[in-house]
Amino acid sequence: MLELKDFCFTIEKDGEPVNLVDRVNLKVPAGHFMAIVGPSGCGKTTLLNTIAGLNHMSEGSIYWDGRNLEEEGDLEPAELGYVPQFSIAYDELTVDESIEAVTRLRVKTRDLDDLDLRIDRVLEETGLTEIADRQVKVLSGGQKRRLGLAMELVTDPQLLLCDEVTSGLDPRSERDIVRRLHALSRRDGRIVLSVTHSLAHLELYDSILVLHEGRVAYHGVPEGLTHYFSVADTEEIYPRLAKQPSEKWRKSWLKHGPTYFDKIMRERQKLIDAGTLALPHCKLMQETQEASEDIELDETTELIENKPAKSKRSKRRKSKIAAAPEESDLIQEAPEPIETPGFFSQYATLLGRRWKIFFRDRAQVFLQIAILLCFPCLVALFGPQGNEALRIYPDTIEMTSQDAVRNLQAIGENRAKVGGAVSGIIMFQVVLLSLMGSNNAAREVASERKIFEKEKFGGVRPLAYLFSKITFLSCMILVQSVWMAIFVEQFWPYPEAAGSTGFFDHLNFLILVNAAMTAICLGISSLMKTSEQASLLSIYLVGFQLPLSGAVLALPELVGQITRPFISAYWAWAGSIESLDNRYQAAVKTVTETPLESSSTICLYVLGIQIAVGIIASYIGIKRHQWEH
Ligand SMILES: Nc1ncnc2c1ncn2[C@@H]1O[C@H](COP(=O)(O)OP(=O)(O)OP(=O)(O)O)[C@@H](O)[C@H]1O
Repeated sequence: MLELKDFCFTIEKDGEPVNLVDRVNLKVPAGHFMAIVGPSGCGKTTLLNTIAGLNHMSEGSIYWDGRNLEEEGDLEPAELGYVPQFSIAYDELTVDESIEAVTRLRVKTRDLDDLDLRIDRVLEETGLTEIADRQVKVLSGGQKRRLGLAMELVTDPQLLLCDEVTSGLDPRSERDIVRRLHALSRRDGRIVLSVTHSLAHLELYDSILVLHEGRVAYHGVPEGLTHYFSVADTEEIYPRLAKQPSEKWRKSWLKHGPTYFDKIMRERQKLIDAGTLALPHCKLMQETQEASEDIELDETTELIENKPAKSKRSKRRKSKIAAAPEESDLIQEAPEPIETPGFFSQYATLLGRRWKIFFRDRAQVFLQIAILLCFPCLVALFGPQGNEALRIYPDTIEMTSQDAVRNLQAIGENRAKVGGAVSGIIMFQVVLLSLMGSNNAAREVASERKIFEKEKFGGVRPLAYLFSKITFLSCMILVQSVWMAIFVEQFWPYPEAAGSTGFFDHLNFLILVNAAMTAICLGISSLMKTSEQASLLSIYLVGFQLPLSGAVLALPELVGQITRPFISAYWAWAGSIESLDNRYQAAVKTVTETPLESSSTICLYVLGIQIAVGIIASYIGIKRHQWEH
């Protein structure tokens, strides 16, 4: 039984508290299918979200099977299914793969057979078996809704909440979904609450809850609706509601509610008697216990006297079962409790799914390959300029002779040219890798935020999600940076001192700048509400790298000091220059007025800190509740 007592959800509006859900009192027995209807904006979704725990209840209490959820802890993720209005599947996956991924993320299965059985069962329950191999992107609206439903059924939730799962569907698909929801409420004592705009097929529900401005105006059997509102047709209910204030409707309902609830329970008993509603053992016992809370034990207890009774409570439950043998035929075994898989299992599933989605998205693969091949080519074009030999001063220079002055001038020009080319090539590599980093991560979380919020709600650990992203992006970073360094090396051998590790130090900085930009953009992607915002901010960030690095034009000293800590490109550029042969370093310093960091270790640390900041920001953003309906 789900029970709400004086249940409220309040927000602050212009400094005043406003109850979007106002003192809702409601009892929904096990094995029940209830519609939540009401005019647009009356608080249907808000009520559903507050029951689900997505909105924090402001006042009142919520009980599940007699357990006060505020005091004794929320429902486990597996006990609750929430089917939102939006699609929670990835377009690139098939129906079967989508269900498999969500099962692996939410259910600790015994073995592969157990996994397959579970997937086959939900495919069958939602009528998706025939199209299990079809990609999500080609599904119709109704099929997508059924897939959303299937993805919630993998845990066998005892409470299934559906938010407008029939909106926008043609009448046939709508009826099909309502029928399926109805059938689902007949299994394992599951409660199904469905928010709907449609007043069609109301006869398929066990009860209808009519909300008006967040308040209950009616909760009873469908047949009682028109009578209660004194209208000829259900279509007239909303205009009728508008005729008096919602508080009046609420008060009037407080008077009539108990009678209508009795009717709900009588109808339910008929279903049980007719054998169309089966309840699991534990549910039946729970309800029996609730119903007989105030009744003293009677002589029927003797019927079970020979069995060891653990408590007075359990004696009562058993007595009821023993006294009603005709019901026991309908009793089902309680489903096994579902355990959420561990961190590594979720991580592996998320990572495997990410790679699958990546390779299925041809446009994305094409773009990545094009970037991977073209960007190093662009840098290589400047190789010949950087390859020009650095002239050295002759041992003896006669400063007084005209030739010597000319020689000195030519050497100076050569140093400026080579220094400029070397500095430019390094900065070009750094900026292009920054751009790749931003392209890697800017949309990574923001574009799938809704799906992730849903999965997080279903028990997926934010840390497992973050690590799967870090692993995926690390592979991209390594491939891009190593390929950039090796490819460019063929056209412009890195001018390192003989016997030094200059090239590898440079490679390190290329990897780090890509990683820093990827991590920061991943942070942006996790913190922003939309992928458009995240992309825009990431592009600005990359756009500012070159001008603010000081590689082209020196910044005013104060501006440089303030901005430098945030400019990854500066640290990778300065660090790479530090790993050049001394003569090339000196040549670069002749063309740049920007003070270069003289310790490559500090450059490494700063980039490391930027990566850490990006990852922490990502974790905060990923963990933060960003559910929007
Ligand atoms: N977190 C919130 N903060 C402020 N206002 C909110 C919040 N959640 C909902 N609302 C407002 O509460 C009202 C009820 O919204 P809700 O989405 O629950 O209505 P609904 O009955 O589901 O509407 P519809 O049928 O149009 O989907 C709306 O005016 C909405 O803007």
